[in-house]
Amino acid sequence: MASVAAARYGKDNVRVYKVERDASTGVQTVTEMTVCVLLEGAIEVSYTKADNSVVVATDSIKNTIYIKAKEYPVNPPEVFASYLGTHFIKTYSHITAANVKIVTHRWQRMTIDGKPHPHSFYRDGNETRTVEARIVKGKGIFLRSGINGLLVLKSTGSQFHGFVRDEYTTLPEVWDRILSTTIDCGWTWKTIPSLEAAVAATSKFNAAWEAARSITMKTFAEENSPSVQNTMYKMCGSILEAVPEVGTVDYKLPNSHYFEIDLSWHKGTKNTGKDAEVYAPQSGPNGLIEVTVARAQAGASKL
Ligand SMILES: O=c1[nH]c(=O)c2[nH]c(=O)[nH]c2[nH]1
Repeated sequence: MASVAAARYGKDNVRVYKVERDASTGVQTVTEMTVCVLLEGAIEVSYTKADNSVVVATDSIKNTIYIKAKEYPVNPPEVFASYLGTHFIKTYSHITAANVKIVTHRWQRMTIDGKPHPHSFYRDGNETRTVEARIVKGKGIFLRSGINGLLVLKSTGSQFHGFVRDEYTTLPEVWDRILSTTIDCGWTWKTIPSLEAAVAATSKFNAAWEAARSITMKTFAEENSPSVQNTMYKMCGSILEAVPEVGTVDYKLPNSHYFEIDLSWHKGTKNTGKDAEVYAPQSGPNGLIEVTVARAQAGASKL
């Protein structure tokens, strides 16, 4: 006999745009998001017995996202995700958990003749702000906030040496290299007991995002990096220090390689080592380095 081991369903890729108009100044502020809501609960019979009486249609889930975006502020996204998820577990007695993912896309205000424009914006890159929220009946709100798709490069101030050398190794040790990666960073919040507590924490969410973003860039820029591993670990430590409400910080960083090109075949042109100026950016393969860092437990044994 087969039985359902796990199930969730809902609507993905719900694109939402919201404008706020300040009537007194004429300044408008825009938010564009892509939302996913997946519900869990006593829904097995919809799979096993074709009993749709337990199904809140995914079309209704999409409609609810629009209505809640109208009723509540969509910023910070952590609070909007909490409103949205709480709605589903409060409204439907058989729904026990709502998983809400919000990806917020960048619209930067234009500066025209040195002044912020009241209603014109531009996309300054593929960077997004993300929130994954799990709202569980009787247990609280579990949040992971993040930054995704922030592409960074430094042209010096990075090294990589001292790694394993054996019969598989061709990579030379380097004391000066290009370092480029696309930031995928997340931070999980200590469990938030209720919607009210999430609303009360409103200002902390933007402050944490600002801190994570500036720590990531400052550490990347200023540190003479011995490896991606060590640099990302330092970033995690600084974020944990800056935001006491955060329990863990994680990074997933591709190492996007830029290879030197030997041009000596052309009139003895010098383009390697200290003479390297023209490089070949690689689209793949790339390194991929991941870490999750938690606060050290007092009295925990050292491995
Ligand atoms: O920072 C790095 N970490 C690695 O693990 C690694 N491996 C590699 O080939 N280059 C690099 N760079």
